[in-house]
Amino acid sequence: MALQGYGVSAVTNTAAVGDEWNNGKEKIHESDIKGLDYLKLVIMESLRLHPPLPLLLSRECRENCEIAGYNIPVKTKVIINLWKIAHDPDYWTDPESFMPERFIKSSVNMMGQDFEYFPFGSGRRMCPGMTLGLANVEIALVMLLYHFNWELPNGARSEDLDMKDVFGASLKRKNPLLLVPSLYKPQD
Ligand code: HEM
Repeated sequence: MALQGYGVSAVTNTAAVGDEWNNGKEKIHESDIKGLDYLKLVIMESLRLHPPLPLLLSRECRENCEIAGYNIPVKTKVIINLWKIAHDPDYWTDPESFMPERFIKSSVNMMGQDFEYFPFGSGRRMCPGMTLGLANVEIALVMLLYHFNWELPNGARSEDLDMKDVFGASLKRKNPLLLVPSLYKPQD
């Protein structure tokens, strides 16, 4: 199944890397995680830090309701800031850090039931193209990683990479990503 590994099943029986994401209960090395499982964690973490549709589709309130002490009248347009939720330190340890391992042993997945992480939205208007979208990201990444080695130009380090986003209906990089590929020839 296409969603296997996206916090749904495949990696959930693996022990956690590091302490803080698993309350220090178990500790393993990154090398213990198989390549494609790790790639899925990388995709999950990328969608957390840089959700392509950061404000989802707007909703309209069908009845008066009260949320966290605020009265929300019927017909109110509600915009959900998914980006903000996915960067919220109340829900994420060290939220600005790129840590794919945080999803190991976590019960959080992309199915729209976990309201700290729902890059494809939730409910009736949830993205119908989720599996196709994920498959496309996966296949492109796998091909690029299999056939090329990748380096930053001019000896730059990964810490120097500018990962700032520009907001809009869809999220984009503020500055283009510049990488230098070289052909990788696997031994026969
Ligand atoms: C990684 C890729 C993708 C991401 C992150 C993504 C994300 C989203 C999000 C967040 C929404 C709004 C959901 C909500 O408000 O609850 C949405 C809606 C939608 N997406 Fe995607 N999407 C992706 C790929 C695709 C693909 C490949 C298709 C079609 C082939 C697609 C078709 C749609 C459509 C038609 C809607 C509107 C659904 C509605 O209004 O009921 N998406 N998507």
